[in-house]
Amino acid sequence: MAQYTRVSGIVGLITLQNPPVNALSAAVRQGIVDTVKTALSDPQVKSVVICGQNGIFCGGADIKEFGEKMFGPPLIPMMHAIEAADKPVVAAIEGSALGGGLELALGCHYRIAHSKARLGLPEVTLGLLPAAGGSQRLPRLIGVPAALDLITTGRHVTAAEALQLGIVDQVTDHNTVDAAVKFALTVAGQSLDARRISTRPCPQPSDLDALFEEAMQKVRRSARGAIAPVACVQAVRAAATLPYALGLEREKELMATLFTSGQARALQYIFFAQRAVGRWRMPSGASWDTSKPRPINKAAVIGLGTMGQGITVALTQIGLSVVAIETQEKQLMKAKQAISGMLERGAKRRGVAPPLDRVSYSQNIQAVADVDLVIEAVFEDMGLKMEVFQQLSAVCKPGTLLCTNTSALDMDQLASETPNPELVVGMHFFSPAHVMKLLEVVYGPRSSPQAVATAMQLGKKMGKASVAVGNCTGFVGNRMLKLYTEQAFFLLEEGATPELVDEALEEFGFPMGVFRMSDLAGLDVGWRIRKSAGLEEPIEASGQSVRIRNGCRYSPIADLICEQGRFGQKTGSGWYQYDAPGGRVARSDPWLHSFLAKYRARHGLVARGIDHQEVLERCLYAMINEGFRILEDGIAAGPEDIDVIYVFGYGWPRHRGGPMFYASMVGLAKVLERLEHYHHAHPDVPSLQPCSLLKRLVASGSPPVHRWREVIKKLHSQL
Ligand SMILES: CCCCCCCCCCCCC/C=C/C(=O)SCCNC(=O)CCNC(=O)[C@H](O)C(C)(C)COP(=O)(O)OP(=O)(O)OC[C@H]1O[C@@H](n2cnc3c(N)ncnc32)[C@H](O)[C@@H]1OP(=O)(O)O
Repeated sequence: MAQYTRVSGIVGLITLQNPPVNALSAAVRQGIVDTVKTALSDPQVKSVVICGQNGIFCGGADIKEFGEKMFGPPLIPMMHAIEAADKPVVAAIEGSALGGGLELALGCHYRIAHSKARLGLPEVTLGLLPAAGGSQRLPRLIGVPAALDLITTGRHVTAAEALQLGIVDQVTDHNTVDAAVKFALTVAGQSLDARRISTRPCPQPSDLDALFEEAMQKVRRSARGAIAPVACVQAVRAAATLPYALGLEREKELMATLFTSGQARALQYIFFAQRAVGRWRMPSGASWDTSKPRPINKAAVIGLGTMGQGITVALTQIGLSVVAIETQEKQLMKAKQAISGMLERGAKRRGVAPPLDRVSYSQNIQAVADVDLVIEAVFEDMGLKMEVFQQLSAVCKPGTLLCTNTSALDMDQLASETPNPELVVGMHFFSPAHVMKLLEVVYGPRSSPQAVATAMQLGKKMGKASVAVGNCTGFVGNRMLKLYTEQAFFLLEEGATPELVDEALEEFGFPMGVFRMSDLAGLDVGWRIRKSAGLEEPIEASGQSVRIRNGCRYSPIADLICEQGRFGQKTGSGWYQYDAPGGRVARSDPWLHSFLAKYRARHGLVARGIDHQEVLERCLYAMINEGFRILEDGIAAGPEDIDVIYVFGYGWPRHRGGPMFYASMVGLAKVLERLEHYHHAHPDVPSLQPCSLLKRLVASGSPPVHRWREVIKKLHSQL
């Protein structure tokens, strides 16, 4: 709703009231319509100020209403009534003015922002466009290039940038509503002709066609397959080429195609999923709202390889003092240089001084004696990690949280090396750790809720989507990834090429296919893990096929590639060839094709035609099936956890909402049928055998993804 009061005798003050972000729900829209009418019809009132309660102007349209039949006054006539008013209307922007919130402000005649406010049109990130006139007003106000940038990326700008761009008229460090009321008093009675943005002509750039062509190419490159950024470019083009009323019609038409699209549903699902994972719950019942995190002022990072360096930077950037430990002097010096460089570049981007003095370096583990939390990031070797944990237990002050940055090892085994296993959790960062937006917080049966709460809070402070998951091999992300890559290897055996597989996955929306991605990450990493799991032992000599391990189908192709010293980009060849070691441009490799042909001949395999659909079904459904097993095992609490992990850490296309949401969009019955089909064709591949949770969901009528938890709960209560 909206509250109306009169201040300073002649200013009507309208306050939006819809906590927590004053979203434009039906009640708020009705409130605005009513209060604007009251203000305009009050002869005492000479000007009007619109603000939001609790320090936030408005977070935009109410996203929760999008999935339902919409009631209440529509936004566009509401904005027009404000813009057409014969009394000046001033928006007082504190906190955020986003989406419909900024569009409301653009309908006002003046905008005053607090210096800490953020403004933007993030509709594109929800699969939409600014369809309350925003795509038509913003280009008229700030010009086509700047409007294209803001509308197609959805980025938020600071008040200072908004002032520079001409979005706001004034920025204040003081009380924004007071400043807006003062401003409203000064403009009362002045002509508003030049202040109605919709009546202004759109500034015309010199080469309109080239500008829009370039913008279109850019959005198609950066958001492969996403339809909203394309519609945003089209809407801005309408602003630049059509009169306002016709542009508005075009905006409406484009919005109609987006509004009910699967992509909009997926993106809005991810918006809420990202927030839902913060409300974590452990199987013991402990949860985010009952577990208090411990204060962390000083942390340590042990092991300064690439991961340790990134973690040190991420911790330092949130204001912690960090002790960075590396036993090898040469590596310590190298790491110090790299960390300082990253901190300097980060500080330059933010226009602040680099916090170099917050990091201290040491070769001696005793230096961690007074820290509140340690993150171990040594080489992925259980023996070594155990040794480090034993040393930490002896050195650290009582109560220090011990975190391991393992990507797959058993964190509970590590916890058992310490006298206080309740203080141990996994913090699985993704490389580069100061850039990547995902953190898996892994708890074991003995991890305390407080340790989990502390790691989750630290992740949030570092700006990461943090997801609490149970302990198992590979946790959630890598456990599912293993089956995705396994299918890709099987497809090579059956006749596919890395190019074909990658093409199918990239067309689906992944930034890189599985083979291109493996070349980038380094093939030796997985090889080492497979060797330590004993899966790479050549047992052909004993008469058993190298293509069988533990009674199941196994593809040794990746191991054979590694035996050739082909570790990907770093060695100049892997699944593709590169110009030189460290090269980035993947080229098709005749050696690899001939290797595949010889491999198939040696094992009596006949190459068959494989199409993109089979690649997608085999790779994605195998991974999704494992996702259901993870839910069944209680490793992830709900489908949102898995989806957030995949969107934020594994390049799953955001507009497809994550693997579990995707399965619900495809239809669970179809996923089940295709898995049954492929399992029938490949009975020696257990990962293709549909898991019981999937069957149960289908049997209970394939409920929508937000209702899966009920079925999972029932399943767990029956176990
Ligand atoms: C048949 C076809 C017909 C077609 C015609 C269709 C007609 C429809 C026309 C509609 C025209 C619409 C044009 C406008 C569209 C929009 O405005 S879309 C929304 C754009 N806004 C955003 O994307 C902002 C989203 N919010 C945020 O970025 C942040 O929440 C914040 C505002 C910056 C605050 O951040 P923070 O303080 O960190 O809090 P959070 O934890 O993020 O949020 C707190 C809770 O508030 C919920 N929430 C936030 N924003 C919204 C929102 N806009 N609507 C509903 N709910 C919102 C958020 O989910 C949190 O709640 P919980 O999930 O319960 O934790």
